[in-house]
Amino acid sequence: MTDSRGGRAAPPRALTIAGSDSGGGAGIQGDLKTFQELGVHGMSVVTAITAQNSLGVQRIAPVAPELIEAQLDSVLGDIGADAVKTGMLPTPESVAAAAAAVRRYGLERLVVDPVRTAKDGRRLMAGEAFEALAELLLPLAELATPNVPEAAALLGVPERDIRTVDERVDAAKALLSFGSRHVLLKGGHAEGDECLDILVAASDGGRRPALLGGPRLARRHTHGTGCALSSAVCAALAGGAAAEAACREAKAFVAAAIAGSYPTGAGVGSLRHEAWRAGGAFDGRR
Ligand SMILES: Nc1ncnc2c1ncn2[C@@H]1O[C@H](COP(=O)(O)OP(=O)(O)OP(=O)(O)O)[C@@H](O)[C@H]1O
Ligand SMILES: Cc1ncc(COP(=O)(O)O)c(N)n1
Repeated sequence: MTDSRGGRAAPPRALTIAGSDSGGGAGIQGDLKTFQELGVHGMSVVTAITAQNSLGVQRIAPVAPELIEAQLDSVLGDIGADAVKTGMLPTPESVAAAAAAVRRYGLERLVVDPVRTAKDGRRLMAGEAFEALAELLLPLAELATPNVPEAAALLGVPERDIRTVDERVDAAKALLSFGSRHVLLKGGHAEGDECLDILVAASDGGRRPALLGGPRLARRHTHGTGCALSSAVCAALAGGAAAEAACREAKAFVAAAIAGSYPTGAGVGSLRHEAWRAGGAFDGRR
């Protein structure tokens, strides 16, 4: 297809508002790889610089709120976005800047990944930033993608109370009270042979949950799975998919990337973001 100026028609536009992961597997870097693999034009607003690798997060420097606002205005004032995702928002000010831009530019298709800690347990969002996210950003979201520890923190209950499928369905429903139109409660941190994500919609009060199942893959190198999932949903939403279809496609994308994951450094290695495009044909060995 060509546009009126004779160029190729532009792909859908997807924006990530997140932290930089110097190791390349999660954060901005993982999100842009995912966007590229899923055929959307990927853009980024960097909220923090992290020094991190396969062993963990060594250092974090939040980006100044004015610089976050400037990036948002540069991108959204000119290029625009068909869908947006947020990841690491290190301070309440960065949350407020993201929420203000979502409102100002009328962005409907927003995925909020309430990233709280990295795999090594290092806190990526301060407590006040997490509270600001619940108050300012979740009410604007088409979809929130908490994992079980994040769901427990939001609901103020112990993680052990969100274990069985029934408990997880109830938790997903309860999370709708924060105002997002859908909640996808991820199952990576749950137990069992199945890796079950649970999607509920505010439109029916969460009464008809969609169960997104799949085998739990025995892989060690899973750095960045949460980032890949939320950016894959964002890419599908940018292309016009409905929320459930976007979540199903994203889950398949992440499963292939985990199946093809590979070691980097001495610790937890990386997803293979290109695995889905390549037909999921990797077996996890280099
Ligand atoms: N071992 C696994 N096998 C198959 N799918 C998995 C596995 N681990 C996670 N997933 C899937 O990956 C996606 C991300 O889930 P997860 O719960 O790991 O997110 P997260 O905790 O935010 O990620 P991270 O640990 O990177 O922060 C979900 O769709 C989940 O079902
Ligand atoms: C900048 C940034 N954002 C998000 C994550 C979470 O990813 P994971 O839990 O897989 O380490 C991360 N490690 N770094």
